[in-house]
Amino acid sequence: MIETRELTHRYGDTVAVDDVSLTVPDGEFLVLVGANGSGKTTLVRQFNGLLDPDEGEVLVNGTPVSENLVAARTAVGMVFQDPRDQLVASTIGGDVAFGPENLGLSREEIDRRVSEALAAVNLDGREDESVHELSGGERERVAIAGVLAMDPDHLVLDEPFTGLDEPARRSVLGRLRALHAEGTGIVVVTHDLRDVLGLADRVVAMADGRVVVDSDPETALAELGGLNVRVPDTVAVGDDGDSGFDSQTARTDRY
Ligand SMILES: Nc1ncnc2c1ncn2[C@@H]1O[C@H](COP(=O)(O)OP(=O)(O)OP(=O)(O)O)[C@@H](O)[C@H]1O
Repeated sequence: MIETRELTHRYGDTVAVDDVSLTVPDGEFLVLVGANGSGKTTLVRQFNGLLDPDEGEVLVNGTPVSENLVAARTAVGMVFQDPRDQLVASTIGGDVAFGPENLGLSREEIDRRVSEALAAVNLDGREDESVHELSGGERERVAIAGVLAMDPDHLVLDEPFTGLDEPARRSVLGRLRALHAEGTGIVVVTHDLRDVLGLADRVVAMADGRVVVDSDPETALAELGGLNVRVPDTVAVGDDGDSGFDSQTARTDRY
């Protein structure tokens, strides 16, 4: 479980996250949306201590992140917007092994975790391939595998679909669906609800550093429509494809 308590983070005079208290239970698929600059990335980076709060605190599984950074980083795995920034070794297997190696696990345990993580993203048997020759979607999946090899309780992905073509997007979505079904908590930061709405247990929207919507996907859609945030032109909700939005008031497909 991730808990933020009255969390505030500033960059100089800019209050990027403003008094946010949020609880993310184990196993939940949470989608975090909001306008550009609303504070989404700043919020999730504090989930595992990549950024420190100016006020308030974050607890992971009941322990303050400030007291046990390793536990927080192990429990909350983060995949960034451009996974190229995240690949650290030259081969797929080496890259996925990097995290477990830093945990000081046995070679046997590391190899087991690497195999399982690569199987989870459909890259099994490709350990020896160079990461430099991979497509964007494959790199994304290697980055996800690298985080999965840490056996996290929560997988946090910041704009995971940016730059992916349709097959790669489908592939990553399929992996997220399977991981969620197996019990991994998923947090997706995205500007495009169409990608993930059908998978979400909960939608949280931010504006000006604050949480302004926090509800189930269907209710959230109605509430988002009343806010001055940009919404998708078309949003598939459930099976009937009815978003409840008037596409004339839904101005662009970017939040
Ligand atoms: N490193 C930084 N230095 C100064 N200001 C920053 C920095 N990072 C973010 N900000 C500012 O903090 C606010 C929140 O930014 P943040 O990136 O968290 O929002 P976001 O919702 O993730 O935006 P986007 O959808 O554009 O990625 C914005 O006003 C942004 O300009």
